[in-house]
Amino acid sequence: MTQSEPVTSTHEPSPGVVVLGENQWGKAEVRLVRIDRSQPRHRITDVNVTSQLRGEVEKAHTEGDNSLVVATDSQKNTVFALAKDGVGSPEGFALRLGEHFLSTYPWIHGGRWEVEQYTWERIPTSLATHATDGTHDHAFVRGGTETRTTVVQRDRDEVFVVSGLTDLAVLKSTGSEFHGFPRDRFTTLPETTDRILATSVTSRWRYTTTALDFDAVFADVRRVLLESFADLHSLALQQTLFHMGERVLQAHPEIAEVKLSMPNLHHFLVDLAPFGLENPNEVFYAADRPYGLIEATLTRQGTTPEPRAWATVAGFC
Ligand SMILES: O=c1[nH]c(=O)c2[nH]c(=O)[nH]c2[nH]1
Repeated sequence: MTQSEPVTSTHEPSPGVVVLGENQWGKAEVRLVRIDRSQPRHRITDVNVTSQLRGEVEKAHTEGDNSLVVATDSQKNTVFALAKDGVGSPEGFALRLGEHFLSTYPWIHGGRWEVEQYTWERIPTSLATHATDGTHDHAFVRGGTETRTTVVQRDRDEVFVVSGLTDLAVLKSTGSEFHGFPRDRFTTLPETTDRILATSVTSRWRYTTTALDFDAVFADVRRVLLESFADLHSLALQQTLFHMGERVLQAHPEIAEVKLSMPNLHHFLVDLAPFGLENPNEVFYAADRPYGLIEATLTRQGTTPEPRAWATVAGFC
Protein backbone atom coordinates (compact mmCIF):
# COMPACT_ATOMS: atom_id res chain seq x y z
CA MET A 1 0.00 0.00 0.00
CA THR A 2 1.27 3.47 -0.81
CA GLN A 3 0.50 6.47 1.38
CA SER A 4 -1.87 7.95 -1.22
CA GLU A 5 -4.29 4.98 -1.07
CA PRO A 6 -7.32 5.60 1.18
CA VAL A 7 -6.98 3.25 4.15
CA THR A 8 -10.69 2.40 4.37
CA SER A 9 -10.84 1.07 0.80
CA THR A 10 -8.40 -1.76 1.60
CA HIS A 11 -10.65 -3.24 4.33
CA GLU A 12 -12.65 -6.35 3.44
CA PRO A 13 -16.02 -6.74 5.19
CA SER A 14 -15.33 -8.51 8.51
CA PRO A 15 -16.25 -12.22 8.22
CA GLY A 16 -18.13 -14.10 10.95
CA VAL A 17 -20.92 -13.33 13.36
CA VAL A 18 -20.49 -11.09 16.38
CA VAL A 19 -21.48 -12.83 19.61
CA LEU A 20 -21.95 -11.51 23.12
CA GLY A 21 -19.27 -12.50 25.63
CA GLU A 22 -19.13 -12.05 29.40
CA ASN A 23 -21.59 -9.43 30.55
CA GLN A 24 -23.19 -8.13 33.72
CA TRP A 25 -25.47 -5.27 34.64
CA GLY A 26 -26.52 -3.51 37.79
CA LYS A 27 -26.30 -0.40 39.93
CA ALA A 28 -22.91 0.86 41.00
CA GLU A 29 -22.10 2.63 44.25
CA VAL A 30 -25.41 2.68 46.08
CA ARG A 31 -24.57 4.80 49.12
CA LEU A 32 -26.44 3.28 52.02
CA VAL A 33 -26.39 4.44 55.62
CA ARG A 34 -28.39 2.54 58.21
CA ILE A 35 -28.95 3.64 61.79
CA ASP A 36 -29.80 1.00 64.35
CA ARG A 37 -31.89 3.01 66.82
CA SER A 38 -33.29 0.04 68.74
CA GLN A 39 -31.27 1.23 71.77
CA PRO A 40 -30.58 4.79 72.95
CA ARG A 41 -27.00 4.10 71.95
CA HIS A 42 -27.29 4.17 68.15
CA ARG A 43 -25.15 2.13 65.77
CA ILE A 44 -24.25 3.30 62.28
CA THR A 45 -23.46 1.27 59.18
CA ASP A 46 -22.10 3.25 56.21
CA VAL A 47 -21.54 1.32 52.99
CA ASN A 48 -21.19 1.71 49.24
CA VAL A 49 -22.86 -1.20 47.44
CA THR A 50 -22.57 -2.33 43.83
CA SER A 51 -24.94 -5.03 42.58
CA GLN A 52 -24.50 -6.67 39.18
CA LEU A 53 -26.38 -9.63 37.73
CA ARG A 54 -25.38 -12.26 35.19
CA GLY A 55 -27.94 -14.24 33.23
CA GLU A 56 -29.45 -15.20 29.92
CA VAL A 57 -30.00 -11.70 28.57
CA GLU A 58 -28.46 -11.90 25.09
CA LYS A 59 -31.67 -10.60 23.53
CA ALA A 60 -31.46 -7.39 25.55
CA HIS A 61 -28.18 -6.67 23.81
CA THR A 62 -29.01 -7.99 20.35
CA GLU A 63 -32.72 -7.11 20.04
CA GLY A 64 -33.52 -4.66 22.81
CA ASP A 65 -35.78 -7.26 24.44
CA ASN A 66 -35.86 -6.29 28.13
CA SER A 67 -38.19 -9.04 29.32
CA LEU A 68 -35.42 -10.67 31.38
CA VAL A 69 -33.57 -7.53 32.42
CA VAL A 70 -33.92 -6.91 36.16
CA ALA A 71 -33.69 -3.12 36.09
CA THR A 72 -30.65 -1.57 37.69
CA ASP A 73 -33.12 0.69 39.51
CA SER A 74 -34.78 -2.40 41.03
CA GLN A 75 -31.36 -3.65 42.11
CA LYS A 76 -30.73 -0.32 43.86
CA ASN A 77 -34.11 -0.50 45.58
CA THR A 78 -33.38 -4.07 46.70
CA VAL A 79 -30.18 -2.88 48.39
CA PHE A 80 -32.19 -0.39 50.46
CA ALA A 81 -35.06 -2.81 51.14
CA LEU A 82 -32.79 -5.59 52.39
CA ALA A 83 -31.06 -3.09 54.67
CA LYS A 84 -34.35 -2.62 56.57
CA ASP A 85 -33.58 -5.84 58.46
CA GLY A 86 -30.01 -4.74 59.18
CA VAL A 87 -26.88 -4.78 57.07
CA GLY A 88 -24.58 -6.96 59.18
CA SER A 89 -21.14 -7.67 57.76
CA PRO A 90 -20.34 -6.51 54.21
CA GLU A 91 -19.85 -10.15 53.22
CA GLY A 92 -23.15 -11.23 54.81
CA PHE A 93 -25.03 -8.42 53.07
CA ALA A 94 -23.49 -9.23 49.67
CA LEU A 95 -24.33 -12.93 50.12
CA ARG A 96 -27.94 -12.02 51.03
CA LEU A 97 -28.26 -9.89 47.89
CA GLY A 98 -26.98 -12.78 45.78
CA GLU A 99 -29.35 -15.25 47.36
CA HIS A 100 -32.27 -12.83 46.91
CA PHE A 101 -31.72 -12.32 43.17
CA LEU A 102 -30.92 -15.95 42.36
CA SER A 103 -33.94 -17.27 44.24
CA THR A 104 -36.26 -14.62 42.77
CA TYR A 105 -35.28 -14.91 39.10
CA PRO A 106 -34.64 -18.41 37.65
CA TRP A 107 -32.79 -17.03 34.62
CA ILE A 108 -30.28 -15.12 36.75
CA HIS A 109 -27.43 -17.60 37.22
CA GLY A 110 -24.96 -15.40 39.01
CA GLY A 111 -23.68 -11.98 39.77
CA ARG A 112 -21.22 -9.77 41.53
CA TRP A 113 -21.85 -7.80 44.70
CA GLU A 114 -19.25 -5.41 46.01
CA VAL A 115 -19.48 -3.66 49.36
CA GLU A 116 -17.15 -0.98 50.73
CA GLN A 117 -17.56 -0.04 54.37
CA TYR A 118 -16.48 3.21 56.01
CA THR A 119 -15.73 3.41 59.70
CA TRP A 120 -17.33 5.83 62.13
CA GLU A 121 -16.08 6.18 65.70
CA ARG A 122 -17.98 7.61 68.62
CA ILE A 123 -17.06 11.15 69.60
CA PRO A 124 -15.77 11.42 73.17
CA THR A 125 -18.11 13.29 75.48
CA SER A 126 -18.30 14.41 79.09
CA LEU A 127 -22.12 14.50 79.05
CA ALA A 128 -23.22 12.03 81.71
CA THR A 129 -26.61 11.66 79.99
CA HIS A 130 -24.98 10.20 76.89
CA ALA A 131 -21.88 8.45 78.01
CA THR A 132 -21.59 4.84 78.99
CA ASP A 133 -17.84 4.73 78.35
CA GLY A 134 -17.07 8.41 77.80
CA THR A 135 -18.28 8.35 74.21
CA HIS A 136 -21.39 9.78 72.61
CA ASP A 137 -24.50 7.71 71.91
CA HIS A 138 -25.34 9.28 68.57
CA ALA A 139 -22.47 11.55 67.44
CA PHE A 140 -19.73 10.03 65.31
CA VAL A 141 -16.45 10.99 63.63
CA ARG A 142 -15.16 9.30 60.47
CA GLY A 143 -12.32 6.97 61.41
CA GLY A 144 -9.24 7.39 59.23
CA THR A 145 -9.03 6.90 55.49
CA GLU A 146 -9.30 3.16 55.64
CA THR A 147 -12.05 1.25 53.84
CA ARG A 148 -13.14 -2.35 54.34
CA THR A 149 -14.06 -4.16 51.12
CA THR A 150 -15.64 -7.33 49.83
CA VAL A 151 -16.42 -8.70 46.38
CA VAL A 152 -18.82 -11.64 46.39
CA GLN A 153 -19.42 -13.47 43.12
CA ARG A 154 -21.85 -16.29 42.50
CA ASP A 155 -22.19 -18.69 39.62
CA ARG A 156 -25.23 -20.82 40.46
CA ASP A 157 -24.20 -22.63 43.68
CA GLU A 158 -20.54 -21.63 43.49
CA VAL A 159 -19.64 -18.68 45.67
CA PHE A 160 -16.39 -16.70 45.70
CA VAL A 161 -15.65 -14.23 48.47
CA VAL A 162 -12.67 -11.86 48.24
CA SER A 163 -12.47 -9.42 51.13
CA GLY A 164 -9.94 -6.84 52.12
CA LEU A 165 -9.09 -3.29 53.01
CA THR A 166 -7.74 -0.24 51.22
CA ASP A 167 -5.80 2.82 52.33
CA LEU A 168 -4.54 1.51 55.66
CA ALA A 169 -1.83 4.15 56.24
CA VAL A 170 1.09 2.99 58.39
CA LEU A 171 4.56 4.34 59.14
CA LYS A 172 7.65 3.22 61.05
CA SER A 173 10.06 5.98 62.08
CA THR A 174 12.97 3.52 62.37
CA GLY A 175 13.58 -0.21 62.04
CA SER A 176 13.85 -0.09 58.24
CA GLU A 177 16.94 -0.46 56.03
CA PHE A 178 17.53 -0.70 52.29
CA HIS A 179 20.95 -1.64 50.91
CA GLY A 180 22.72 -4.26 48.85
CA PHE A 181 20.87 -3.42 45.64
CA PRO A 182 22.74 -3.37 42.30
CA ARG A 183 24.31 -0.12 41.16
CA ASP A 184 24.71 1.07 37.59
CA ARG A 185 25.51 4.44 36.05
CA PHE A 186 21.94 5.64 36.69
CA THR A 187 21.90 4.66 40.37
CA THR A 188 22.01 7.57 42.79
CA LEU A 189 20.06 6.18 45.79
CA PRO A 190 22.32 6.00 48.86
CA GLU A 191 22.28 2.83 50.91
CA THR A 192 20.57 3.29 54.27
CA THR A 193 20.45 1.42 57.55
CA ASP A 194 17.84 3.70 59.08
CA ARG A 195 14.97 5.19 57.12
CA ILE A 196 11.28 5.93 57.47
CA LEU A 197 9.09 3.13 56.12
CA ALA A 198 5.65 4.39 55.17
CA THR A 199 2.94 2.83 53.07
CA SER A 200 -0.78 2.70 52.50
CA VAL A 201 -1.78 -0.94 52.52
CA THR A 202 -4.31 -2.33 50.08
CA SER A 203 -4.94 -6.01 50.66
CA ARG A 204 -7.49 -8.54 49.49
CA TRP A 205 -7.81 -12.12 50.58
CA ARG A 206 -9.87 -15.06 49.31
CA TYR A 207 -12.00 -17.04 51.75
CA THR A 208 -12.59 -20.76 51.21
CA THR A 209 -15.87 -20.83 53.15
CA THR A 210 -18.83 -18.61 53.95
CA ALA A 211 -19.45 -20.23 57.35
CA LEU A 212 -17.54 -17.49 59.15
CA ASP A 213 -17.96 -14.64 61.57
CA PHE A 214 -16.74 -12.23 58.87
CA ASP A 215 -16.49 -9.27 61.24
CA ALA A 216 -14.31 -11.19 63.69
CA VAL A 217 -12.02 -12.56 60.97
CA PHE A 218 -11.68 -9.11 59.39
CA ALA A 219 -10.75 -7.55 62.73
CA ASP A 220 -8.12 -10.21 63.31
CA VAL A 221 -6.61 -9.99 59.81
CA ARG A 222 -6.33 -6.22 60.27
CA ARG A 223 -4.63 -6.78 63.63
CA VAL A 224 -2.19 -9.28 62.10
CA LEU A 225 -1.37 -6.90 59.22
CA LEU A 226 -0.65 -4.05 61.62
CA GLU A 227 1.33 -6.13 64.12
CA SER A 228 3.46 -7.80 61.46
CA PHE A 229 4.17 -4.44 59.77
CA ALA A 230 5.30 -3.07 63.11
CA ASP A 231 7.23 -6.13 64.34
CA LEU A 232 9.57 -6.84 61.45
CA HIS A 233 12.90 -5.06 61.30
CA SER A 234 12.64 -4.44 57.58
CA LEU A 235 15.41 -4.86 55.01
CA ALA A 236 13.01 -3.97 52.16
CA LEU A 237 9.32 -3.22 51.73
CA GLN A 238 9.18 -6.50 49.78
CA GLN A 239 10.27 -8.37 52.93
CA THR A 240 7.70 -6.50 55.04
CA LEU A 241 4.94 -7.28 52.52
CA PHE A 242 5.80 -10.99 52.47
CA HIS A 243 5.96 -11.12 56.27
CA MET A 244 2.52 -9.50 56.56
CA GLY A 245 0.89 -11.86 54.04
CA GLU A 246 2.61 -14.91 55.51
CA ARG A 247 1.35 -14.06 59.00
CA VAL A 248 -2.21 -13.71 57.70
CA LEU A 249 -2.08 -17.15 56.04
CA GLN A 250 -0.52 -18.70 59.15
CA ALA A 251 -3.23 -17.27 61.40
CA HIS A 252 -6.23 -17.97 59.15
CA PRO A 253 -6.70 -21.39 57.52
CA GLU A 254 -10.01 -20.18 56.05
CA ILE A 255 -8.01 -17.81 53.82
CA ALA A 256 -6.41 -19.39 50.73
CA GLU A 257 -4.66 -16.42 49.12
CA VAL A 258 -3.61 -12.91 50.09
CA LYS A 259 -2.78 -10.12 47.68
CA LEU A 260 -1.01 -6.98 48.85
CA SER A 261 -0.32 -3.73 47.05
CA MET A 262 1.92 -1.35 49.00
CA PRO A 263 3.28 1.97 47.75
CA ASN A 264 6.64 2.95 49.20
CA LEU A 265 5.82 6.48 50.37
CA HIS A 266 9.29 7.98 50.29
CA HIS A 267 10.49 10.33 53.02
CA PHE A 268 13.65 12.11 51.91
CA LEU A 269 16.03 13.55 54.49
CA VAL A 270 16.28 17.30 53.93
CA ASP A 271 19.81 18.70 53.57
CA LEU A 272 19.98 21.39 56.26
CA ALA A 273 23.76 21.89 55.85
CA PRO A 274 23.27 25.08 53.75
CA PHE A 275 21.68 26.58 56.88
CA GLY A 276 24.53 25.39 59.10
CA LEU A 277 22.25 22.78 60.71
CA GLU A 278 22.69 19.06 61.28
CA ASN A 279 19.85 16.70 60.38
CA PRO A 280 20.25 13.39 62.20
CA ASN A 281 17.13 11.71 60.70
CA GLU A 282 14.71 14.33 62.01
CA VAL A 283 13.46 16.55 59.16
CA PHE A 284 12.06 14.86 56.05
CA TYR A 285 10.38 15.84 52.83
CA ALA A 286 7.35 13.56 52.37
CA ALA A 287 7.10 13.10 48.60
CA ASP A 288 3.70 12.09 47.27
CA ARG A 289 4.97 10.99 43.85
CA PRO A 290 6.57 9.14 42.30
CA TYR A 291 6.39 6.27 44.75
CA GLY A 292 7.73 2.73 44.67
CA LEU A 293 4.96 0.19 44.19
CA ILE A 294 5.47 -3.24 45.68
CA GLU A 295 2.83 -5.92 44.99
CA ALA A 296 2.59 -9.68 45.46
CA THR A 297 0.24 -12.63 45.82
CA LEU A 298 0.87 -15.14 48.60
CA THR A 299 -0.60 -18.64 48.78
CA ARG A 300 0.12 -21.82 50.66
CA GLN A 301 2.15 -24.30 48.62
CA GLY A 302 -0.21 -26.60 46.70
CA THR A 303 -3.22 -24.29 46.80
CA THR A 304 -5.28 -24.48 43.61
CA PRO A 305 -5.59 -20.99 42.12
CA GLU A 306 -9.12 -19.67 41.63
CA PRO A 307 -8.89 -17.05 38.88
CA ARG A 308 -12.68 -16.61 38.75
CA ALA A 309 -12.64 -15.19 42.28
CA TRP A 310 -10.20 -12.46 41.18
CA ALA A 311 -11.47 -11.87 37.64
CA THR A 312 -13.27 -8.62 38.47
CA VAL A 313 -10.97 -7.45 41.27
CA ALA A 314 -8.61 -4.96 39.64
CA GLY A 315 -5.37 -3.47 40.82
CA PHE A 316 -3.17 -6.37 41.83
CA CYS A 317 -0.66 -8.64 40.17
O1 LIG B 1 12.02 -1.32 50.16
C1 LIG B 1 12.41 -0.92 49.06
N1 LIG B 1 12.31 -1.76 47.98
C2 LIG B 1 12.73 -1.39 46.73
O2 LIG B 1 12.63 -2.19 45.75
C3 LIG B 1 13.25 -0.09 46.60
N2 LIG B 1 13.74 0.59 45.52
C4 LIG B 1 14.08 1.82 45.97
O3 LIG B 1 14.54 2.75 45.26
N3 LIG B 1 13.86 1.93 47.31
C5 LIG B 1 13.34 0.75 47.72
N4 LIG B 1 12.91 0.32 48.93
